[in-house]
Amino acid sequence: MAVSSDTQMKIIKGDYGYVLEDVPHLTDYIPDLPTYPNPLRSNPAYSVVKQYFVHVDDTVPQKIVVHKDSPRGIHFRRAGPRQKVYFESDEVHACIVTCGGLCPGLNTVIRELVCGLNHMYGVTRILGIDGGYRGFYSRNTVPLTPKVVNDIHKRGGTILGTSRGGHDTSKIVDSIQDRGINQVYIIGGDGTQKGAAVIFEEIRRRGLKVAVAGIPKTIDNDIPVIDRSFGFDTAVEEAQRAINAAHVEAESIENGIGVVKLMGRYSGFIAMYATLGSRDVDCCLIPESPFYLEGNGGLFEFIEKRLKENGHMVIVIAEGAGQELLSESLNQQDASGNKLLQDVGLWISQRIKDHFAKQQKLPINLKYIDPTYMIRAIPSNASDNVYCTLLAQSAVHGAMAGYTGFTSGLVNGRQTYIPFNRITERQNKVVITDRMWARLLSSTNQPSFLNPKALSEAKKEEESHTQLLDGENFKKDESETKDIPSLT
Ligand SMILES: Nc1ncnc2c1ncn2[C@@H]1O[C@H](COP(=O)(O)OP(=O)(O)O)[C@@H](O)[C@H]1O
Ligand SMILES: O=P(O)(O)OC[C@H]1O[C@](O)(COP(=O)(O)O)[C@@H](O)[C@@H]1O
Ligand SMILES: [Mg+2]
Repeated sequence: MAVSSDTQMKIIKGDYGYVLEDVPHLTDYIPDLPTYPNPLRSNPAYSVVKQYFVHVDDTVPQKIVVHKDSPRGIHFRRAGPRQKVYFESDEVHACIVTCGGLCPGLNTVIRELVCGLNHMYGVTRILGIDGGYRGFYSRNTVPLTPKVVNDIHKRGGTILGTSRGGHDTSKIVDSIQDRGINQVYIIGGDGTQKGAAVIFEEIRRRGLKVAVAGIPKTIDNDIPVIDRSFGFDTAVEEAQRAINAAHVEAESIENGIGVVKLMGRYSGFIAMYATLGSRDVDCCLIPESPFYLEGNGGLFEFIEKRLKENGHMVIVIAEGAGQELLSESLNQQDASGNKLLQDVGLWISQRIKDHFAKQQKLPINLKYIDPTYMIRAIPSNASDNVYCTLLAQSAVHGAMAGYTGFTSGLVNGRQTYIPFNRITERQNKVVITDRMWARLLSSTNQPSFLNPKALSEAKKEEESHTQLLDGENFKKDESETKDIPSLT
C-alpha cells in the first residue's frame, strides 16, 4: 500500500483501484503517544457483544453500485470503538460547540456526546461553549453532565446557543489551549466544518494533543458524501403540516392556490422530499431547476391549466429557487458570508396575483404560508434521535482513538470518519438529471421548464461531478444517486 500524506489529504492506495481517504491521527504529528486499553472492554453493557471493536482495517466504500470491472474506488475509515485509546478517562477535557443555523436534533447530539463520553469512557470534564465559535473567547462556558443534558433532546434549538460569524482561529485555539481542552466537538454545517478544519490545522501547527471532531449539521441536507443530515427527516415531516394547511385552504375556495415556502438556500432537498411525501403538491420549485413565469411552458400557463382541471392547486417553493428572476438581488451576506436571499415566496405570490388580476378571466384566491422557522425550531423525531446518537457516539469513539480533523458521517448506511475537506469542497445538490427529480416531475406532472440548452448544461454539470466522484474511467450507473437520503 502506498501512503501519501500532506496537510490536506491522507490517501492510502491498495489493489484493484482501492483508495482510502483517511483522516489524520494525533500520532501523525506527535510520535510515541502512549495508548490505553479501551474502557469499554470492562463495560457490562458491551461485554456480551462479540467483536465489539472495529477492526483497524475496516473501511466503507463511497460507491456501492459497482460493475464487474470497476475499480474499488474511494473508501472512508469505518467509525466505532477501537481496542486501544489515546486518552485516559481522567485526562480528557472535552468541549462542545454548536454553530450556524438551528436544526432539529442539535440538543440530541449534545446529549449523546455528553452521555457517550461519560457512560462509555468515564469522562467527567465536559464544557459547553456558549453561543457558537465566538463563545470560545467572548462568552461563558457551561459545565455539562449526563444529569444536565438528561431531557434536552425533547427541546428544539440548542441549549448552548449558536451564532454566525465570529470565527477567529487564533483566539479560539488560544482559548482551547488556555483551558486545557483536549477534545473539541464541533456541530455545524459547511461553514462550521470549514471553521473546524482551520482550527484543526492551527492545533496541528502548535503540536497540541487535541482531537478535533465535527458532527455535520444542515437542515437543507446540502453536505456532500453523507447519506443525509440529521434533522432532515424531521423537517420533511414537519413540512407536511404546512402543505396540508395550504391544501385545505386551496381546496375550500374557488380557484384556490396555496403557496408554501420551505427552506433550501442552495439545495432543494426539503422541498423535493416534502412534495414527494405529500402527493398534494402540484408544482415544486427548487434552486437547481430554473423556471420561468410567462409564455409557453411557463408557470402561469401551468397554473391556469391545473386550476381549470382541479379548481385548486398547491405550489411548494424552496427559498433559494428563482432568485435570478427577482429584479433586485440583495447582494448582501450574513455574518458567516452566506448570501442573503429575497423572500421568493412573497415575490411569487404577488406575481401570480398580479398576473391573474391583469388577465381578469380567472379570479384566484391565493394563500401564502412560510413555516421556515417553525420547522427548524422543533425537536427531532425518533428516527433522527437514533441517527444523532450514532453520529455523536461515533465522534466520541474516533476522538478517544486518537483520530482528529474528521467529520463523523453516515455513508451507505455505515458510520464513518470523513476528512474535513471532503465535506467542505462542494455542496450537495439535487441532480435534476437523476431519477429522483424525474419521479417528482412525474408525480406532480409539472413542466420541467427545461429547454434543450438548459438540459444539456445540466447533463454536462452532472457528468463533470460524476468524473470527480469516480475517476475518469468509471461510468456512473444511473441507479445510484447520491440524493436519496437513506433512512436505514
Ligand atoms: N470559511 C470559513 N472559515 C472559517 N470559519 C467559517 C467559514 N465559513 C463559516 N465559518 C464559521 O462557521 C460558523 C457557522 O457558519 P454558517 O455558514 O453560519 O453556518 P453553517 O455551519 O450551518 O453552514 C460561523 O461562526 C462562521 O464564522
Ligand atoms: O435566518 P438564518 O438564521 O440566517 O437561517 C436561514 C438559513 O439557514 C438554513 O435554514 C439552513 O442552514 P443550514 O443548512 O446551515 O442548517 C437555510 O435554509 C436558511 O437560508
Ligand atoms: Mg451553511
